[in-house]
Amino acid sequence: MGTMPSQAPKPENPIRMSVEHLDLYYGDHQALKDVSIDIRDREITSFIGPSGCGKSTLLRCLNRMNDMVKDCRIEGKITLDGDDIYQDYNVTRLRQQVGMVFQRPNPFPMSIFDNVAYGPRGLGIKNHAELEEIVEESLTGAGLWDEVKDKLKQSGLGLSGGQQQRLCIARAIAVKPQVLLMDEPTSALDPISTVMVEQLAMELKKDYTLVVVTHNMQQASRISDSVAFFLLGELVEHAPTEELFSAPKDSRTSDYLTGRFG
Ligand SMILES: Nc1ncnc2c1ncn2[C@@H]1O[C@H](COP(=O)(O)OP(=O)(O)OP(=O)(O)O)[C@@H](O)[C@H]1O
Repeated sequence: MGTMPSQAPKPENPIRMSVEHLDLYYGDHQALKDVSIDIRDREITSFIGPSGCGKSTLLRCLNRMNDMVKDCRIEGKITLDGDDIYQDYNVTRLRQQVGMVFQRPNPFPMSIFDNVAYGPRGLGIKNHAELEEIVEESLTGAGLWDEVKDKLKQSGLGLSGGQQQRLCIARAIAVKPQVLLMDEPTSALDPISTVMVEQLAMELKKDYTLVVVTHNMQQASRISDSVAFFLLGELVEHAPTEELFSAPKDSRTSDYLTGRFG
């Protein structure tokens, strides 16, 4: 009997970002310990683990958001498409390539249109027709176009929480990033908006690489291709989602998943 093609292992997507032996200190406190992880193209990688284990810290390293934190020191290497983002890398370009969506929706106090056009304008796009096209494309990509197309001049702050979060996603994709970082993107949303953002994340991974920090195990198992479990600044285990949840290799992972701590 021949091997069933469906049993062949899925070919791995190429590596988009790679973290190599990363140590991070806030003053004397070491928040990340020798973390190495590959982030694969057009996949959703989720970071899980108890509060304070360093998930958000690592996420912020991926677009150098920790540069602004006083007394934060980093050793090790992070690459984007093979280039070290901490060596001779233009930070503005990095933030365009690696976008961020925060826990609380944070639209700018300006119109829906201007929120989405903000990034492209910053990149020098002035032509109104071109901006209109980008705004429509980004709002469509964020699953928000139909809801806002007749009120683009109204303030982004007038939208519901779930709509605001999708507006922030539209703003992030308007500059055509390669990677989207999401820090607990649904923790401030109601269940229906949560489902919408989860579905959107799964749509977005066709075009983008996503890294999502979540406290919600069900969410991690619903949307992720792979899951990384952190504990006390260490990456304990990173595996394909089904494998990590059904057959974790490390007893600390199974203890966490079965609620024995955290
Ligand atoms: N700006 C900062 N200055 C000093 N210490 C910090 C800073 N940010 C985080 N830390 C510390 O680093 C450790 C990791 O924090 P981090 O926020 O990355 O964890 P987390 O896993 O994302 O937690 P949570 O799930 O609660 O958001 C914690 O001990 C935290 O107190």
